[in-house]
Amino acid sequence: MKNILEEIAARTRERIAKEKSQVSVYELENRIQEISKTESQKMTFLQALQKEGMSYICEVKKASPSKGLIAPDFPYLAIAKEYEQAGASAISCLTEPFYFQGADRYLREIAATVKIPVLRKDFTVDEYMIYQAKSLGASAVLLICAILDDGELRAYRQLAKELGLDALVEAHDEYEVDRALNLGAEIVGVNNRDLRTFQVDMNNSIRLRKMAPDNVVFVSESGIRTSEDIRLLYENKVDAVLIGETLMRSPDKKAALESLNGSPLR
Ligand SMILES: O=C(O)c1ccccc1NCC(=O)[C@H](O)[C@H](O)COP(=O)(O)O
Repeated sequence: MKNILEEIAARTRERIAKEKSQVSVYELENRIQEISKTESQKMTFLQALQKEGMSYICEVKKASPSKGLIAPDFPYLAIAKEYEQAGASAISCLTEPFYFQGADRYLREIAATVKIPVLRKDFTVDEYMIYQAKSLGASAVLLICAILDDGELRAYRQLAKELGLDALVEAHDEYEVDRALNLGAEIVGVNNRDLRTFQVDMNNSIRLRKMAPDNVVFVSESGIRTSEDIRLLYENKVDAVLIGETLMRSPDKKAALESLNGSPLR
């Protein structure tokens, strides 16, 4: 039986095959040229996560397979602006439509509005999606070791670089962190959520942090809820956290981030 990640990846392959037949890479390249004429100079995703102290990647997410509908009311642009005003280092925007109720237009509008970099949070399974990410105004893409072989990881990271995008390379265990590091990933994310059981274990990122050299930006993803979680991760040299549900469920994002951080973010 397929696990949820394989299921999402398969569905994404079908979705992208359809989108490819509607908009060619050539058209995406033209869009990229158009937006690059008007693009304001943003800090890169990597630079944004290299600042002193804990960096916060705040997620704009309507739903997820583990939690179902998280935000029935979903003013995505207002949420992104609130994150930026609260001192987020970057935004993660879900564009996957079937399991997360995301949309490309959320990313396009958010990236055009905020000055901080935006990660396209999707299940990259084709080079085409990297052209799409750039054409939508993203600063970074997600590359998940569990659904890509080494050749694909290398090729996608290279293409992302050529297009001026950073890559968050996501791993779940020792073997995948090793693969990410062999690839030369500058940003490695470890998911605390076991995608077979949906159980969250913060110790996963704490344990795997030790494998990566200090100059690799290390991101802890999923299930982060309290200032104690943040303190523990920071003490264990985690550079950044990716937080979705906790912030999406908070009516006051600024207060929620302040409370997680133990002080205002800046
Ligand atoms: O969250 C899920 O249910 C999920 C299932 C299958 C693949 C990925 C999944 N989550 C994606 C994420 O990486 C999270 O949205 C992100 O790390 C934030 O997590 P959280 O703070 O727990 O919302």
